[in-house]
Amino acid sequence: MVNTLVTPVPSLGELELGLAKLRNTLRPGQRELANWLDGPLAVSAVPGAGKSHGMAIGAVMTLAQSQLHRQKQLVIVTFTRSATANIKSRIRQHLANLGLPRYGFSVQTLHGLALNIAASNIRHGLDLSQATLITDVQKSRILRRCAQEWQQDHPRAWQILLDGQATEYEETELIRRRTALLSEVLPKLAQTSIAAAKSSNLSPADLANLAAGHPDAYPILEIAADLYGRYQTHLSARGLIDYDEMILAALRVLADPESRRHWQTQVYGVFEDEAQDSTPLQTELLKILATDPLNPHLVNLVRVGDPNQAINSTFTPADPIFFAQFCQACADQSRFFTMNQAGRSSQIIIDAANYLVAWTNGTQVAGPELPFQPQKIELVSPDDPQPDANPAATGRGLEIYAPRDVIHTVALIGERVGQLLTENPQANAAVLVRENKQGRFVTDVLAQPEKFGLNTNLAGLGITVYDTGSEARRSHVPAELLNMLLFLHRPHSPGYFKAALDIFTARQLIRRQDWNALVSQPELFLFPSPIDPGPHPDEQAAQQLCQALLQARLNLALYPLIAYVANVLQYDPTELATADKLISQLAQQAGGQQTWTRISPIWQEIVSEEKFDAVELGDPDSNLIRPRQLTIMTMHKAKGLDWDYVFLPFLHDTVIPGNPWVPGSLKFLGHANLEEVARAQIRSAVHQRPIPDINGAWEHANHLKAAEAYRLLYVAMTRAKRLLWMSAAINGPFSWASFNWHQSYKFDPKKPCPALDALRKQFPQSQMSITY
Ligand SMILES: Nc1ncnc2c1ncn2[C@@H]1O[C@H](COP(=O)(O)OP(=O)(O)OP(=O)(O)O)[C@@H](O)[C@H]1O
Repeated sequence: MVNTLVTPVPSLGELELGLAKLRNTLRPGQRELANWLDGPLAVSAVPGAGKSHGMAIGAVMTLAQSQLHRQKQLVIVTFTRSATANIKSRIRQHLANLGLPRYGFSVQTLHGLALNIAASNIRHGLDLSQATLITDVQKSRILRRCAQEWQQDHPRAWQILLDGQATEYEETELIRRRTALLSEVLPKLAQTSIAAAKSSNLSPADLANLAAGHPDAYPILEIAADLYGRYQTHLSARGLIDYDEMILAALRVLADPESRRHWQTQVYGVFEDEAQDSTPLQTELLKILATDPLNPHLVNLVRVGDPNQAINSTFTPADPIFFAQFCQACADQSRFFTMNQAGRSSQIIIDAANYLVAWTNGTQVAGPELPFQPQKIELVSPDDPQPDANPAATGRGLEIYAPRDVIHTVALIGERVGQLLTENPQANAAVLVRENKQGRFVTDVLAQPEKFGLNTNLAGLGITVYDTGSEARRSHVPAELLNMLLFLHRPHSPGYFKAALDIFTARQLIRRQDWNALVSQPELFLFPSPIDPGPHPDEQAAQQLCQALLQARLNLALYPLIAYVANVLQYDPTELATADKLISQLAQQAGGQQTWTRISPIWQEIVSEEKFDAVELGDPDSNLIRPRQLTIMTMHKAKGLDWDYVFLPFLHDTVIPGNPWVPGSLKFLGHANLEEVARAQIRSAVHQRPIPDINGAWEHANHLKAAEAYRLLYVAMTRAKRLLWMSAAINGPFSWASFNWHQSYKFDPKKPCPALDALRKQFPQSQMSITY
């Protein structure tokens, strides 16, 4: 075999010394990772215990000892792109310090890995020259189509759904109900059940069999199976694939003996971080990949995770019980380790996190199943290798506020951040929110201190406010503009019309409302005759926007029209720059032909294959934690990261645990949300439990959501090193979805998340008084 290690390596003695030094910096559970040679290994540890740190060093030890190279690699799998960047840079740094070559390993997200495997074998996997990844726009169009087809083929079941619990309704209500079912309820039912079924390796026929074995008052699972079958037919007819398909395709490739041998020979072993969030199918993929081709009983798989940080189980069939099963199997071979000590946070933050676990488990706020494993985070011992472990608290360490309203909340955050980051310019801070819209609100209010009556101007103090949601918004520019142009070219299509209205709503140009009745007859709204009744005042803004754009379409050539739409959508400067970049790319690829027929397929391809990079202000993943910066991001994305000061605003009971409310306009069979019912039923089947009926499934779904919301709060709280700032304003918007702070708004009294009340009682010294 050719030795590809061409970089000069340090002498054996130097290397041994370097490795020994590194090993000495490790805690007990981390040492097990560093000592790993082969076989399965599981480490379950509390937040901040040093899982990722230990895994990175474990990888370095393996690389140093096993002399891996490009044809024999250690594969490290993480959940998010930011975690990938983080671990990669840690490993590279250690390798550089040891004078070792920086190859022999790869760090990938699970999806990235699956795509590589799937694309490596055209016969069994994916031919990426033939198949393209489906976009959100294409997906929603296909799902709506499936819903229509189902409606035509199942008139009786359709009628029951259409009538719901209503006894009588008028023509306009009939139209509204029809549109709501065909454009929202059924497509969502399809989308959720397909994802749940596919990622558990259930085919449409499997789902149909499940449904047949479980006759219900209304055949939700049967409908889901039918929609799933139709969706698959449309996908293959169009040469499209979706994410779950990619994992299945990768598994198909690995089922082929030759391909499996090829991959297994290239892979020395697999390390997986955040293992509590993997689905059974993903785990299966990693197990096959980690198997020694010469000894099929040897699975070189190292998995680290924390069941209490499982925050993906209501989106996917991921469930911490699968990681728990792996841990048990490892424990039977004495290959399971736990780490309870963590050095990240000050004592009071750890106490608060531990209290949240005990309180949530003790109160049954999330149903009879315990949301958390009853584990406690402990402080590290005095001889711990981590410098400044369990640092001294800033301020009270845990501070809980009840601001007047949500704007006052941002004002308080601005003041505190201004003061802290001015006093400690090397420190960093984050505001973690439940949904992107809240992050955008915080960013907007902080950016316009005068308009919103704030005393602090962070930009004036030289403090950067970095909203990660703005990166996501920029990357949506091509798809968003494409949707608008599709509408302008086919305004009579209810689907395109609805998509355009949704974009206006998301960009806060119009108020959120139920558009279903309106989109079923676009011509009446867009091109009314003088005798038609005028639009409802709430609809006027939407009508004016649409008419202005349609007029522009008549007057402008394609590229100026795109620029005009970008202006109407009130893009910020980087979004506008992104739109300009898109126009240049379209112009280049279309070779001077500025017609819609020429441009539209090129544009669709750019969007579907993500062949376009938004204008970035640097590498988004390395921008998350910086001195003198306030990062604004969702709690979900913050997993695995930490900051000196963490702000958790808007902790209302409607946010955590959230309420299982279904808007009246989307209620068809009782109070339940059909997609949630289907998801809970599929989940029970996958976990080999009896499938609950509609009411039971709805109740179960709500318990699962509540449990996950509390785990999300736990993840968010444990990101803080020195100060954890929490608040629930006394007044806030009725719903964040309909809140538009650019127009007139009013606030309603809000109830805090029950856990926040409990923390206030438990830590009275952390209850902060505010002078209004
Ligand atoms: N042995 C160690 N020596 C020095 N620093 C350490 C050590 N172990 C962990 N740390 C530091 O402690 C912090 C938390 O570690 P890490 O992010 O690896 O924890 P984690 O268990 O992966 O956390 P989470 O579960 O919250 O993602 C990091 O800043 C890390 O650099």
